[in-house]
Parts: sequence; C-alpha cells; structure tokens
Amino acid sequence: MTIEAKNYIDGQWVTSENEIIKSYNPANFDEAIGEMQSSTEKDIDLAVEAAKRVSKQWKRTGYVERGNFLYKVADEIEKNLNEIAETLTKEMGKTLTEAIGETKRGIAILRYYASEGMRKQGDVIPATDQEALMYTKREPIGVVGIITPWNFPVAIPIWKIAPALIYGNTVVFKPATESAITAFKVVECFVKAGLPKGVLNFITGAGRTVGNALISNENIDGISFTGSDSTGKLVAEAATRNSVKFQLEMGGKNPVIVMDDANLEDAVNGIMSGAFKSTGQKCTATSRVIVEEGIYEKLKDRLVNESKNIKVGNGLEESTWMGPCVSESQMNTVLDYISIGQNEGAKLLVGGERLTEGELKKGYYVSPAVFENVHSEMRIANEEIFGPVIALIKVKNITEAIEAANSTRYGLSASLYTSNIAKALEYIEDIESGMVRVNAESAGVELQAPFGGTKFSSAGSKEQGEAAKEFYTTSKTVLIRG
Ligand SMILES: NC(=O)C1=CN([C@@H]2O[C@H](COP(=O)(O)OP(=O)(O)OC[C@H]3O[C@@H](n4cnc5c(N)ncnc54)[C@H](OP(=O)(O)O)[C@@H]3O)[C@@H](O)[C@H]2O)C=CC1
Ligand SMILES: O=C(O)CCC(=O)C(=O)O
Repeated sequence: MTIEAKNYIDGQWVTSENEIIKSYNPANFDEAIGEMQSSTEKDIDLAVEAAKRVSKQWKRTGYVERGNFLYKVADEIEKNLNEIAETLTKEMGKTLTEAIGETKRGIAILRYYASEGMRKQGDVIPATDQEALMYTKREPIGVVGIITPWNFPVAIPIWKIAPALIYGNTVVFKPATESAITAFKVVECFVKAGLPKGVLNFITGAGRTVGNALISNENIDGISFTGSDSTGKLVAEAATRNSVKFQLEMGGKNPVIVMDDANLEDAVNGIMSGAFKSTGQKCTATSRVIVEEGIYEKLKDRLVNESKNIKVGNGLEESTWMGPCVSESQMNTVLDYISIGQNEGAKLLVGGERLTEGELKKGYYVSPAVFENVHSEMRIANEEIFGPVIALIKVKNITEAIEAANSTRYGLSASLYTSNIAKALEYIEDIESGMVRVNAESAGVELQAPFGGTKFSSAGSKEQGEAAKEFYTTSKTVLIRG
C-alpha cells in the first residue's frame, strides 16, 4: 500500500490543486512508495501566512510548554520507529540499520532541545551605572523557512525544526522531493503529538518552484538550508535581497589523512565506514584518502580487498552492507565521475560499475570504487561526487598531507590517523575544516556539538547543540534602572 502525503497548512492536512508526484524505491524502481503534492506558490503563501498569524502566540507559550510538546513528538516517533525507518530505507535506499540509527538520532535531538528551557538563556553584564541591571535575553526570529536534502530525511529536518520550535519560531518546512514521504511520516508524529495550528507547516513539491517561492517570500524571517552549493547560493541571494537571516550547510570533499605511524586497522575501518555507508551520500563522507608513502601500499591493498567484499543490495535485507544510490540521476552522476577520473589519468583499482545481476537489475546500484594516482588538480579530487568513490593521494609527510587536504574549496569534515601527538597538533592547527577528527571517521556528527564547515561548505551560524541558538534567536540587551 502506498502512502498519500498531503500538505499540512494551518492545522489541516490538505491537497494542492496541482497534480501528484510519485516517489519510487531506488532498490526497485517499479515500486511506488507513495504520492505527494506538487504544490504551488499559493500553498507556500498560505503556509507562511498561517505561520505568521500564530507567531506571537507560539513565542508566548514559553519553554516548558514547547519543551513538553517536543517530548511528546519524540515519544510518538519512538512508537512509530520501525515504520518510519522502513519507509526511509524504501524511499532513500540506506540500510535499515542505518535508517533505524537515524530515526533514533532524531528522537535524541528532540529530547535534547525539549530540555532547552533548563539551560541558560542570557548573561547578566555589569552596567556602568551601579543602580542598573543589565542582561541579555533571547527572542525567536519569527517565521523560519526550512529546506532539507534527501540524504537524512529524518535527522536533518528534526535538527532544524526542533531548535526552531523550542526557541519560539514558527516553521514552513519543504523537504527534498526524493524523500518527502519519509519527511511526511515525521511530520505526522508532530501532528499526532498535538501540534498547535500554524506552528509547523509542511509543503511538498519541486525545489525550483515551491522551494523558490519559500525563499523569496517576504514574510519569512530566516531560512535554514542543507543541500547542494548551487542551490545554497540561490538561498543566500534571496535571503540577502529580503534582508533575512540564513544558514547554509552544503557540500564537502572530506579528506582522511593516514600517516605511516597510524593504526592500520582503525584507519581501514574508519575509511570504509566514512566513504561507503549510506552509499557515500553524506556531506561528511570520506572522499579523499591522503596517505604517507610508507603505509601507502598496505593501506591501498586493504581498501581494495575490503571494497571487493562489500555486500551491495536492497537495504531491507539484513546481509546488505551498502544500498543503492538514491535515484537514477544520482547514479548517473557517480558513473560520470568514474569516467571523468579515468579520462583525467587516475587509475581505477576496483568498482565503479553499475550492478545489474539478479535482483539488483531494478535498482540504482554502483559498486564501491577506489581510484589511485589522483592529483589535487583533478576534478575527482575537487568536486563533490556524493557516491561510493574514494580517491587515493600519496604524500611525503604531514605538511604535504595538510596542504593536499586544504586544496579544495570545501571545508566540512577532515580526519587524521596517527599515533604521533605532534603531527595531530600540527593538523588541528592548520586544517581548514569545521569538523576536525583524529583517529575517527569523517562522518557521524554528535547532536550536542556545533556542526558546520568553513569555506564553501557552510555559511551563517552553525547547527546543532547550543550553536543552533545563534541562528534561531536574536538577542536583546536589556538595561533596567529602578
Ligand atoms: N550537503 C548535503 O547534505 C547534501 C548535498 N547534496 C549535493 O547536491 C547534489 C544535488 O542534490 P540535490 O538533491 O539536487 O540538491 P539540491 O540542492 O537541489 O536540493 C536540496 C533541497 O533544495 C531544494 N531546492 C532545489 N532547488 C531549489 C531552489 N531553486 N530554491 C529553493 N529550494 C530548492 C530541493 O528540492 P527538490 O528536492 O524538490 O529539488 C531540496 O529540498 C548532490 O549530488 C550532492 O553533491 C545533496 C543533498 C544533501
Ligand atoms: O555525518 C553525519 O552524521 C551528518 C551528515 C550530514 O549532515 C549530511 O550528509 O547532510
């Protein structure tokens, strides 16, 4: 049975006047998972109006009531965990284990922000006037537009919506079309938990129309976006035109550096997981492996062997380690980059082929690929592929490794494997990256810590943990004289 995802506007599940969009299973492109609304600008206008109408009222509810609501949403998602995770796997392709992990992460994020009312909201600052009390307090920014990608259809919407709501903002949420049915299942839990009218509105439809209408709407007070850097640029332009706050999480070309003194086993495990989990479709995925000469051959052999042994298949099957690409176009992008790499002179050691045997023939499967002889100026060393592809780059020492790591326009996550503290310190100091890992994989962020990058990877303030407060609130400096 397919799922019918309606829009949620002003406290009602509603259809749009336009036609329906179907969502298909990337592991079996004949299987429709559900249908969603192909909404219009008018739907966006109605949703923004609804969010604006209740903005003051929601702000006045206070942290305790808003927090209690988020706890209820978390409980509701927990009750529906298996169904949500299964929908996620069927719609986006990641393995069920990963989908369950992501849904649990969503629940933990909701509970983290639900308790925000127990944390400090401002500072008392000494006033020059001895008889005055001066302090700062936080205020919501108003109506927030939230636009999310398809690769984390549960966790990313929640890590934007939960802080938006707890700090007293109202929301219009537009998910990626590729995984909007899963996002709908999440929004259903907000509704079942007692979502007040207008506080969270949900609209599906094409980014270039509905997304564009949302970012251009003059009644929006802020936009939080995760996706490609080309769309991010459009968001920044629209927000700048309307003089509103924006926050962008975009691509990565994340390096893992492996030094001769590294623990080989740890490095191999971290690279395999960082590069190929979720089929490499994470902004934090490992895509460049920068290796010191002495350990290069050993590491290369291990990565090639491990890659050959990866079980690729339908994410619902327990034995599957890596699922399909999310869509035909994403698969074609990956296959194009395999050809680009070969034409640039890099050597494909393993993988990079479309898999079509048996049950795989109806899915968008690509075998995990490892390239060597990659140089920093090549496109496969610079552009985000968003698929299961590793580029091996050989270097002479830590300084050369850091230089290679910094040579792209991205700076989201980086990782170093070493047992030498001096090398680790040099790397921590010089690496141009928002997430800096030592002896740990490049992907897998912690919800209680700031998340975001440098250079072209991010713009605006960081997400998650306490950092979310910077985006979803504005501060007032209050001075009171008796
Ligand atoms: N940083 C990350 O986590 C992600 C990075 N990417 C990168 O982006 C590439 C392309 O993926 P793609 O899904 O096309 O990414 P997009 O940037 O196109 O999509 C991200 C979100 O933006 C929406 N959107 C698209 N166009 C507009 C617009 N003009 N105005 C407002 N919103 C818009 C999309 O809606 P709709 O889905 O309806 O088009 C989706 O909700 C990937 O190959 C990958 O390199 C992709 C996803 C996540
Ligand atoms: O690595 C993670 O846990 C998060 C990745 C992410 O935010 C993304 O791919 O968009």
